[in-house]
Amino acid sequence: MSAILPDGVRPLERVAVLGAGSWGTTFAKVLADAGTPVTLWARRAEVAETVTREHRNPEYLPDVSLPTELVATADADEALDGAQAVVLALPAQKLRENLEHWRPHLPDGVTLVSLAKGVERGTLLRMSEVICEVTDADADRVAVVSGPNLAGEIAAEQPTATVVACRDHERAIAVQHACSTGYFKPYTNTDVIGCELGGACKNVIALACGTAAGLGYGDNTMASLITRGLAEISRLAVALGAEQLTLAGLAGMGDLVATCASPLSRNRRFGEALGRGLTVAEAEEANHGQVAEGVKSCDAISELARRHAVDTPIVDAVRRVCDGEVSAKEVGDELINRELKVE
Ligand SMILES: NC(=O)C1=CN([C@@H]2O[C@H](COP(=O)(O)OP(=O)(O)OC[C@H]3O[C@@H](n4cnc5c(N)ncnc54)[C@H](O)[C@@H]3O)[C@@H](O)[C@H]2O)C=CC1
Ligand SMILES: O=C(CO)COP(=O)(O)O
Repeated sequence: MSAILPDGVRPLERVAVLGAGSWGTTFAKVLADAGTPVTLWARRAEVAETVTREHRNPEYLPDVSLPTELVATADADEALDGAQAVVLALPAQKLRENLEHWRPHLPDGVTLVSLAKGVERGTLLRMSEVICEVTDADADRVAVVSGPNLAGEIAAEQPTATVVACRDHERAIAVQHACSTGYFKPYTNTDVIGCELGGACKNVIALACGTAAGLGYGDNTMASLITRGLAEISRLAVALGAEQLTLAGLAGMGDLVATCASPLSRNRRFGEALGRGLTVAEAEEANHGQVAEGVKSCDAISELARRHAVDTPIVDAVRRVCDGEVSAKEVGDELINRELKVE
């Protein structure tokens, strides 16, 4: 752990990371590299075994050597034992069912940290809200980590920054210190709503950017989608109680740019496949079973915007493509030909 903690903030002596996909494994590596004792829970015993014994997770991070101190288990109770923070690193739509199962084993007063970037289908809840609903935890106990954090680059120790957001700033600082390394620089914020919506919505805009690329469009189109995408993310987030400034920061603009531009982004790649004419099912197969959260969350985000009377034309267009209502080409033309609006 890096710098001295401010008065009154206690270091996290043990952290459990539940979910050993790309981001869960990478975040566990970051914690271990920061000197924080960490246990990673993997759904499959063979993945846990390979992480602990061979220090690798070949399915998700094929070229990465994991720290030797990082231990993994397929037994969630074992991972949770003595944890002062529990990091939830599952796809957004799978969080509730798993958390219901883990709830009786969560240590009292533990800080619950969400890494997922999505909005729950049906309930339209953000991940921190799902966590509070399932565990009965006060919102002050729930933190989120969100920023321009493509797992593959971080696992390769390329420098980046992120945001740890929690209504209880001291908890945010404790998590910040637990995951500060030479290559991973967390800032803190108390705007959980802005950070979560920035992370969830940028996936949908990355799908739009990928689709445009798949259709053969260039950088002007990308820049237009990113800029207009940020405008609609900000409108929605502010309508739901976020601070505008959060959306101009790492968890808003920063993550949006990284995800929309990167060939590593699963959402952007998924969009490219749609733009090339693949169906949603074919694009899913091409993504090798890895999650493209924007596909799963776009209907919930679009509905959230409708309920709050917020105009989100790009999100709505992506939703219609993902639901198979229109082709990517048709919706692209529609967006460009939309009546010009005076702002
Ligand atoms: N990969 C990345 O670069 C980043 C991902 N995130 C977010 O983190 C969350 C997790 O993403 P990744 O780790 O990348 O996903 P992933 O697709 O790489 O891995 C998902 C993990 O969840 C497990 N899983 C899948 N279905 C499950 C179920 N029904 N029950 C229990 N476990 C299940 C899988 O076995 C796997 O370990 C997503 O919301 C994503 O948007 C956030 C920042 C960066
Ligand atoms: O959230 C991410 C980067 O910050 C990861 O994006 P993808 O899920 O599109 O790969």
